[in-house]
Amino acid sequence: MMRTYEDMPKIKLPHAKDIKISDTTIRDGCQMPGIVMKKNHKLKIFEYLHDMRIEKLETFVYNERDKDACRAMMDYGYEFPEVTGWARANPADIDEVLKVDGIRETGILMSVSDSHVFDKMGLKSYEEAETKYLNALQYAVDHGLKTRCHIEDSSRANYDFVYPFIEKLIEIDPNTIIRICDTLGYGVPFPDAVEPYGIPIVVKKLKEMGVKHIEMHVHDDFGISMGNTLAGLWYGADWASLTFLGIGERAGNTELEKIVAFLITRVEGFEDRYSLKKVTEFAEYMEREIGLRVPRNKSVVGRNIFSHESGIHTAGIIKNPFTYEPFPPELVGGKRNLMIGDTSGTEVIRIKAEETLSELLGIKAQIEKGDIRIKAIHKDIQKMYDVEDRRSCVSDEELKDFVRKYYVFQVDDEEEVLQEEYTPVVEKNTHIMNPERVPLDEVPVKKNVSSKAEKVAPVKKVASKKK
Ligand SMILES: CC(=O)SCCNC(=O)CCNC(=O)[C@H](O)C(C)(C)COP(=O)(O)OP(=O)(O)OC[C@H]1O[C@@H](n2cnc3c(N)ncnc32)[C@H](O)[C@@H]1OP(=O)(O)O
Ligand SMILES: O=C(O)CCC(=O)C(=O)O
Repeated sequence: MMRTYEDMPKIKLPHAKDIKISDTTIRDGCQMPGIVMKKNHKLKIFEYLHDMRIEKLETFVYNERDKDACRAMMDYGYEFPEVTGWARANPADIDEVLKVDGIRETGILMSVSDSHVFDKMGLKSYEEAETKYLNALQYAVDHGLKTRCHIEDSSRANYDFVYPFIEKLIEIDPNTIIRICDTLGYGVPFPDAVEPYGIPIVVKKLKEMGVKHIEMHVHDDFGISMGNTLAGLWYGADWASLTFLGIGERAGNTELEKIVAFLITRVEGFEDRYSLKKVTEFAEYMEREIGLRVPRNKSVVGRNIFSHESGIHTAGIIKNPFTYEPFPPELVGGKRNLMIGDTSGTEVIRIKAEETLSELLGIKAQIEKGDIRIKAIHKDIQKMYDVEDRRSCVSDEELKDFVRKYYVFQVDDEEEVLQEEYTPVVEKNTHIMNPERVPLDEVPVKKNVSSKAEKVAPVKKVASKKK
């Protein structure tokens, strides 16, 4: 049986225990036009990453603002995320990293595609590029830094150049991390796709060459960055470079929260490695303080991902949330939300009306699934969507009005108010304004209602009242 999250078989990711995460929200994320992170923002993000138990992050150190934030992060004294630097392939950039006490590792940008080597950098040959990059790596190693070689635009590069070049990199630093940069998102996750695009084949070949550490840094220009990152991890990469909410250049990077959610819910051995408890709060922080807009249907953190409206879904969710939720909301600090809208059926109306009635009466009310008043409310709601240009769901206030209309009566000592069981009494105004909305054929309505004393009471089993 597969009826709970625990019942689901986990994916056995080869080398799962070696996989680690390197965050680049503060580096690549900051490159996104319109994003400006002040020191306090970077520190807050650092804290959230710590809460998530992310192993590493990278940051620029080009100016005093960056350096200051970097030092402040290290002042927390946290074991993780380790704060690492970023440099272009030249000694001057590496010197900037070395100026920040406490940084023990740096990434080095090594651009390898033809347009990058010959156009962007104006170099004359692959050999010239290779020499520049090998020298930069040697310089970092000589100065005691751990290194990452960022093989920029490698999914659009000539592998007759790239593979022999990487061989030379690992000769200089056998422990260096080779970061495969799918800079324009050209990579594909298909097992038989060849270089430069085929992520599985490139990763497998690097492993065969003796590369110890491989990192995936994937952009989302074609919307398949998740697939490419996971393909890299599946075939032997041990690091994933990610940004929170996928912020970054153009279409952004692979989302940190998506990879973490995938690993901890779907992959064997990751249950307690990372935490997503504060990730919803983190997303709200980014919206509020950094000015991002998180789409409501965004995986893991979108405000709609545990909101359910349609009849079949809500009826399933009410019985067992596993039917239509990929993981429990608590996992990400989220909240389930049952909504009533144009695609809702009666079960969600029943359950919400029950809650509303309980709240109105201050007791635990119960409404049966077949209750004709629920059908009446459903009909009223359908009419609302028939005749009005309405997009929003039914609000709590509107539902309260419906519940009052069908379940609550007004007491008037001078008049006969109720005559029979289940007789709803509509408030005067509602009745006058919407006579056709009261399903007179199905639900008997007492017309002669005074608007005097207003009290609420359940109509179930209410005795006749005499003058
Ligand atoms: C794909 C990526 O995300 S790469 C990271 C992109 N991020 C950033 O650029 C943000 C940080 N950048 C900066 O602060 C600045 O660009 C700096 C400090 C790095 C350099 O500033 P400037 O010296 O004014 O150079 P500018 O920004 O105009 O141009 C970039 C330079 O980097 C060089 N460059 C590009 N790739 C590399 C590389 N792999 N190794 C060495 N130099 C490189 C370019 O050739 C260009 O130099 P050139 O004009 O002499 O040809
Ligand atoms: O530092 C890197 O990861 C390389 C530059 C980059 O961000 C990329 O290739 O997308």
